[in-house]
Amino acid sequence: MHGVNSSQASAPLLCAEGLYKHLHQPSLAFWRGRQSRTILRDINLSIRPGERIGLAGVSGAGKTTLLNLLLALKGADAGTITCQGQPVRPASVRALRWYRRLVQYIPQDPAASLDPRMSVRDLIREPLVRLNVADNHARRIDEALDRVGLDRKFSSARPGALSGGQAQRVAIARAVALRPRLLLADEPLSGLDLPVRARVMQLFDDMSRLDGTAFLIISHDLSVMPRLCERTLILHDGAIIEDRSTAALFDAPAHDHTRALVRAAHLDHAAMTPASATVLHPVS
Ligand SMILES: Nc1ncnc2c1ncn2[C@@H]1O[C@H](COP(=O)(O)OP(=O)(O)OP(=O)(O)O)[C@@H](O)[C@H]1O
Repeated sequence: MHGVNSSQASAPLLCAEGLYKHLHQPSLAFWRGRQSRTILRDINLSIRPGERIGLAGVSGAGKTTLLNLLLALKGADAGTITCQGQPVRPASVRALRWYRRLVQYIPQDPAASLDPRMSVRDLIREPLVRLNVADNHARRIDEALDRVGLDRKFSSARPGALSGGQAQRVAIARAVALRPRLLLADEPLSGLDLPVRARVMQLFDDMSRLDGTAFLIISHDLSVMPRLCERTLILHDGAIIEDRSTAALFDAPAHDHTRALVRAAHLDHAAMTPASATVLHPVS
């Protein structure tokens, strides 16, 4: 049985209700003063343990802005975010420790996010120390390396000595070592070659099925969603225009905008796949 089926009855881990974000910019016409533009409107989202949800949208749709709100890096102008029933909003590092232990982020460009002076082992240890995790750090580090399939011989290597795929796995290991309940992953497969992609997908599968870790996977590319996510949200011009099972979304997109994204995903997929296997198979 898939993890999400058993988790559907459980309480949401993260809830966003009625989120709005406005951007205030000086007008080019000085007599008009500052102009306000709404970049997120009425965002409602709930993520349950073990769920893997995709958030797709073209460039400028508002994905990064929403990610920043969910990570409590920025505050919403209206609406609320709660995690396990507790309010989430920007606060001091100390006040947000509980949230950072539960909700972790995998950045889009892992190589750039890793301090080049630190060893792999120290890079994985750093969040455990910063977030005051009271456990055997050496064991957690080894466990995380094993989990992402990175040989322990790499633990003394510096990021400069790693390939892009290995750096991606170190970035994931940093998050995994905290045993988070939710991972927010920004374009987690971009720039990875096919074997490493398969490995990362398998890891996400295992974490959601075996540990009940939830995922919000952000991508401008819809073609990654059928394999990774059972539910997909489409963000368009700051609003969620679809929130459905990925299979239903691919079978019968409700909006013209989604239809165009699905068409593009099929073209991308066909370009990357042998001719005998050009049909996208949404997860059931
Ligand atoms: N600091 C800012 N100054 C000006 N405009 C901004 C700023 N932050 C966001 N925006 C605008 O808000 C909208 C949403 O941007 P956002 O970066 O969230 O989109 P996105 O979906 O993440 O795009 P991408 O995939 O290109 O990163 C865009 O129109 C963007 O130009």
